[in-house]
Amino acid sequence: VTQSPMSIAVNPAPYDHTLFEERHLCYISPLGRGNFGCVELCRYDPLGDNTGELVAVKKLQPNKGPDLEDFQKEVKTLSVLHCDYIVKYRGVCYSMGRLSMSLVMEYLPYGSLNGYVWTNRHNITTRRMLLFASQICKGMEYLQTLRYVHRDLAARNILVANDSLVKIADFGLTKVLPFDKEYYRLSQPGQSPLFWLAPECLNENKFSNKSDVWSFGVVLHELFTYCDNSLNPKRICLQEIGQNVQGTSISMHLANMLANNWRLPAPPGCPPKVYSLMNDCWTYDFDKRPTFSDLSRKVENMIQDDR
Ligand SMILES: N#CCCn1cc(-c2nc(Nc3ccc(C4CCNCC4)cc3)nc3c2CCN3)cn1
Repeated sequence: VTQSPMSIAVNPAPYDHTLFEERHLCYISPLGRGNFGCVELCRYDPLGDNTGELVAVKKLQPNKGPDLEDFQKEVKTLSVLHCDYIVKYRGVCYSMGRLSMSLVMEYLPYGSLNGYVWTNRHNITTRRMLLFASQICKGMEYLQTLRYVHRDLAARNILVANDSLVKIADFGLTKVLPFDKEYYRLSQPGQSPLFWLAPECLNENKFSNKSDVWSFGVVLHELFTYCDNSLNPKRICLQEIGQNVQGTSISMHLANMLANNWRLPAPPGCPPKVYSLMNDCWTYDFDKRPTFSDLSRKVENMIQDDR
């Protein structure tokens, strides 16, 4: 007996949960600016009854900064990262008939770490800061197992999920290491903010897990200054360079200072062991810097000792 066509079960196409329809993405408010896009709070509300979930949507600034191709790399990067200490990818939203796209991510209610620490500076303990630091180390440890270099580790790019959980975000500058080298050489100076960069980045555009460790040291500095803007790395470095900077560029001045062993000063009230950990991260020779697993262990030991 031949089967009638109707009796052959046809599986419906699997529903793609990572595809967000623009018509159901309801704008609520601005959240911040990433490397080359602005981030907005939206509610994805297909039922149209305000029961949909809140999401953070990063829109590509049309013809501003790097193009759609670079943004697609950022989307691709985030979509393969699965770690408790890295902001979660939700999907993409195409508009203008695929000519433009947005990156849809989990919404973290407490915002960026620098704003959070400054706002709560009167009741954040050293212990809690060290907890945040250890979570950033674990996120970075995970990232480097996939041979990614973040290249923009800074307190403004760490987001706060709740009072005891932070996540790494903004993978706009992230690069994957070549299979045969432990560093990534940029063809020309990139957009990474100078004052978080290791000497080999300033001098040779060489980025590696070890230059991310240097930046982590600067994040520790930001944390222990309670992200006080008057003490931020840029302001301290520019004060040291001196206002009337002529001729040699700021990055050359900074590179010379670091070569002469100048470093960011200890934040007021910073525990000596924490400042010594920052200086470990700021070892001039990148081969002698600790790894993120070393740092994870050292910070966790400090948390134990801090009881
Ligand atoms: N990284 C990076 C740089 C780009 N950037 C990313 C986000 C972002 N913000 C949030 N959440 C968020 C942000 C701000 C607030 C408040 C803070 C007080 N003042 C008013 C606003 C609240 C909650 N959740 C996110 C993201 C990306 C993924 N999930 C924002 N800027």
